[in-house]
Amino acid sequence: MNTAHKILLVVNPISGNTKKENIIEQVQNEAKAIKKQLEIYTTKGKNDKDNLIKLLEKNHFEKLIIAGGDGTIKLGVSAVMEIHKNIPIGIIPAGSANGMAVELNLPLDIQKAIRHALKNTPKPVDIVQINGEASIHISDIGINAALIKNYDQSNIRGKLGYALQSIPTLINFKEPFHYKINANGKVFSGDAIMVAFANAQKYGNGAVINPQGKLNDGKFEILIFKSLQIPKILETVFNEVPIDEEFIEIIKTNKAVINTENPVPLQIDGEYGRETNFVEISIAHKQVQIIY
Ligand SMILES: Nc1ncnc2c1ncn2[C@@H]1O[C@H](COP(=O)(O)OP(=O)(O)OP(=O)(O)O)[C@@H](O)[C@H]1O
Repeated sequence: MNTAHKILLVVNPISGNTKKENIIEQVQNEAKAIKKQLEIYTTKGKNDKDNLIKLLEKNHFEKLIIAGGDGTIKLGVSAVMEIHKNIPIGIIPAGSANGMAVELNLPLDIQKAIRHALKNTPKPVDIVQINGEASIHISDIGINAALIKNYDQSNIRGKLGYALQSIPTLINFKEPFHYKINANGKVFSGDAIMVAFANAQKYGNGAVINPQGKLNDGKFEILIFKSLQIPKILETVFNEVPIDEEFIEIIKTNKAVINTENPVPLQIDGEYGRETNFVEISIAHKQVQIIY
């Protein structure tokens, strides 16, 4: 089969707690209108990366369109990076927070986002590699990762689930933790309640956590939120309050190794990983083509 004009739509059926039939139908209609063949992969929540890699290796898709949240975008990015085919990735924001779509100023209206993804040209974006895993947006160790862990374990998706998990997590979180960061030939150490690794500037709610973030400068930022600043951190993460740089330390670099005294929760792009006391980070400069 000639697949030269074929597009792969990856749909996450559970992201953002919304049904995706309408999105699929709209993409089918828009693709038909511009005479593109469409193949659809619906994520299963298991073995998706392997399935996607097989599909991408077997076919010659000219574009990958992701309908889901940051976790689904990360899935598509990881698969494309692994096969070393520079397939452009378009985004239909159909997640809960849609951090990456907000970061890229993509239309949040589904119809507009579909047209944007189908018609526009891609730009190269850096990918942060955290312990060998791709991070497209914002990842962190500490209190926010603990919140996400408890949110993942609850059965309530969406913003409400996240909010409901906040209070018990904050009460139970053993803070602060001791960190040692090797970056730019220096050692930084101290106590923190959260250390974030960000390529992007803002969380999905629009809160700017990393004003220096640039998606294609070959660098990422390490943001150290010191202890005793819990109200400041929550204000930053939950509200659209610009960060107060006096309360956090920012290290701009292209690689770093972080050790913590005790294991702490790690989250990558809103997906809980596991507890760890070692994080190795590097940047894959302009490795992925995103349509924005
Ligand atoms: N069919 C499925 N059943 C259950 N879980 C799934 C399925 N498909 C994907 N998942 C899970 O969905 C998660 C990714 O969701 P995603 O991050 O895209 O949406 P979200 O969390 O609602 O939005 P956001 O990240 O923008 O807040 C992954 O943990 C993945 O394992």
